[in-house]
Amino acid sequence: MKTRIALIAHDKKKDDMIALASEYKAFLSTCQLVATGTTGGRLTNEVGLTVDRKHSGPFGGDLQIGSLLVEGQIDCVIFLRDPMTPQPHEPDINALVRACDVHNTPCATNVASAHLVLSQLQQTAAQ
Ligand SMILES: O=C(CO)COP(=O)(O)O
Repeated sequence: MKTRIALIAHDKKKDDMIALASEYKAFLSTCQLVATGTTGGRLTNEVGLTVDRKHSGPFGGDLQIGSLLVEGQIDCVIFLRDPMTPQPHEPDINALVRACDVHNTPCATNVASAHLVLSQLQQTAAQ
C-alpha cells in the first residue's frame, strides 16, 4: 500500500515546503499525497507532484485533513507551521495537531523533523 502523507505549510513556510518536496520528489511521487489548497497548488505546479487538494487552511483544509486522519487514512503529516504569525484559523491548526497526538500519527512541524520523518519513510519504503 502507498504511504499516505499530508503536506501543509503556512505562507512564510511554503518555500521551505517546495524545497523539501523537491528534495524528496522521487519518494513522494510513490506516495498518496493530500494537501491544503494553496500548498497543494504549489506542489503540483512547481514540483510536479500529484496531490489531492483540499480547501485552503483558513477555509477548513486543516479540518478536512484532520477528518481523514481520524478515519485512519493518513500515515504521516508534514505541517510546516509559522510560529511567528498569528493565524485566523488557529483552532483548526490545533485540532489537526491534537488529532495527530490522539491517534499517534507522526507530525513534523518544522523542516528538521520533516527531514527525519521523510528520510525514514523513504528508507523503509526502499526495503
Ligand atoms: O493555512 C494552512 C494551514 O493551517 C495552509 O493552507 P494553504 O495551503 O491553503 O495556504
